[in-house]
Amino acid sequence: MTTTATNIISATVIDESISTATPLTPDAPAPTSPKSAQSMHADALIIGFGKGGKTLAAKLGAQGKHVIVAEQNNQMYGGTCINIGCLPSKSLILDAERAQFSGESSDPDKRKQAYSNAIANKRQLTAMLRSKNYHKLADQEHITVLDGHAHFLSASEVQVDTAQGPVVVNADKIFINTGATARIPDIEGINTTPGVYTSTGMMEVDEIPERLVILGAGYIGLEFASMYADFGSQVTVLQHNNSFLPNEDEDIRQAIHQSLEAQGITFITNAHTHRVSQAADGHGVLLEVAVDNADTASANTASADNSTDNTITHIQADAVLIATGRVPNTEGLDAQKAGIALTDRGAVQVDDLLRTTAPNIWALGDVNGGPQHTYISLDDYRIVLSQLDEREAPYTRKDRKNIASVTFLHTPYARVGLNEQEAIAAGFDFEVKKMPTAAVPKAQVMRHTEGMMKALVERGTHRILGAMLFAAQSHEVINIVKLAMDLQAPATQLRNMVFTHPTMAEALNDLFA
Ligand SMILES: Cc1cc2nc3c(=O)[nH]c(=O)nc-3n(C[C@H](O)[C@H](O)[C@H](O)COP(=O)(O)OP(=O)(O)OC[C@H]3O[C@@H](n4cnc5c(N)ncnc54)[C@H](O)[C@@H]3O)c2cc1C
Ligand SMILES: NC(=O)c1ccc[n+]([C@@H]2O[C@H](COP(=O)([O-])OP(=O)(O)OC[C@H]3O[C@@H](n4cnc5c(N)ncnc54)[C@H](O)[C@@H]3O)[C@@H](O)[C@H]2O)c1
Repeated sequence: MTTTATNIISATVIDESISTATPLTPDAPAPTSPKSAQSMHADALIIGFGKGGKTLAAKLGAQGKHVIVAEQNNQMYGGTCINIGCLPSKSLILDAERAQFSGESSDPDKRKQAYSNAIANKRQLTAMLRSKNYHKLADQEHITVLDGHAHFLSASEVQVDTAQGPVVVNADKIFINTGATARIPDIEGINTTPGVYTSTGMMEVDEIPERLVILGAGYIGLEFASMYADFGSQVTVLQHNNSFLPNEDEDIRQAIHQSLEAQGITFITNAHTHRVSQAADGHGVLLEVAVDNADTASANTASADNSTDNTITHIQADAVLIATGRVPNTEGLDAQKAGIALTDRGAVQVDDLLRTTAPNIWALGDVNGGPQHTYISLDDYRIVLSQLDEREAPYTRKDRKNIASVTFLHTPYARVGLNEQEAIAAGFDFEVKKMPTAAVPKAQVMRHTEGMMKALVERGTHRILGAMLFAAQSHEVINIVKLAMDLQAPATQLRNMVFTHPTMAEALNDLFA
């Protein structure tokens, strides 16, 4: 298999960056030189070009404040989401669904083509967004973008190591928005075997892996499993413990598991990968996996050689994706020089206003150890801005409520609020409402009838306690439920609401009936 991208060895070295082989678009910026010499002053220094930070930079710059944004990688303007996270992965997921729907995925030649087209589409999209993001800040009169790794010298001084030499920035206020990086488990050979990737490297591989093994059944693991299965790859997911979607109700968990298995994905739980190495026949990667549960080990794994009935299994794959969590980017930040405390898990320690333990320094987004979603980083921006605006009662993390989440599977799973097991534990008296997705006319029109919908409504008050939508378009529909919950609208509001037709949203009439 050929790649134009880094495998994990260099991906680790360049800190989750996309490949330097990825060309800049014609209008994308060349690396900038600092607009002044060795030392600069700023009203606000933002370290990292992530969602919360770039939104804050644009806001402060528009207010006439002098803002410096330091970004260590000129292929990451705009941050993780647009370059190596949400948007490239959702572009690929969409193209995979189209390939599956059109039947291209079933034909080896056509799926190769569909996949390499999808990678090209993704590159075009990210290059366009990167360039737009860069210009949105760099073209503002009061904003300077410095290309270089930033690290603290003191609580008010940060050194940015640019290609033209170090620049020391003295800033009145500093905002850390450095994101997170894939966590690489301690497995023999994992850093040196070609064909082992993080999500960043994986999305740069031009040729479809016919056999893909994924370590981790979390967000990235499941989204990529579903995507590659839609492209026609044989996918095996190795989860190191016995839990599959441990925070979900049993009926939802089963429905999702069955759906992913129906896509042809094999799950092996209690699977401890001991070693990865180059396969002896030169084709891909060989994984040595110890499986605690003999039943799961004997599952029908793609290219798995269950040579003995003991717990050691060898699996050969064209590519291995590591999706075992992401750790906050605090290494190399020299946070201690500024008196910034870190948590046990290496995140920047913050209070509900996102203030660090050092004065006038805040941390936004993945780096502060909160939930890792782009919309959380954006909401962190709102928390910080409410303090800079000097509102009497700033917006805090405690005010944040009813945060929805989505796993973008072939049939997306969206959830807001409590599930059944949590509502019982919290002592609520509630009614469970359920319906199959197939009952929704629009699902029939789309020929995407898989899944189920579930909601919890408090008896007496009709308060909506939560909703779990495993259905086409649920990533959109869930936001209506969230709004109703935020506004404390009773379930009857959704039951009686006049929706347009035919839409997936109108299912809420029936779900809350
Ligand atoms: C494959 C994948 C799919 C995802 N899908 C979704 C999704 O569908 N929906 C969703 O909501 N979330 C998704 N996420 C999570 C989401 O991308 C992140 O939560 C979000 O982008 C984090 O943004 P941030 O503001 O914390 O910082 P980031 O966007 O991560 O930006 C941090 C920036 O800081 C730079 N940096 C780091 N250290 C330094 C330093 N010392 N000096 C200078 N610069 C530095 C980095 O290069 C980077 O550009 C996904 C993540 C991945 C990996
Ligand atoms: N749709 C979205 O909002 C979205 C999509 C993708 C990523 N993300 C964000 O990115 C973050 C990182 O995603 P992720 O999937 O890497 O992390 P995750 O925390 O969601 O899942 C990691 C999984 O890997 C398992 N694991 C850990 N070590 C293992 C090992 N050695 N072998 C096998 N399994 C192992 C864990 O038990 C867990 O199930 C998530 O926290 C998520 O918030 C969000």
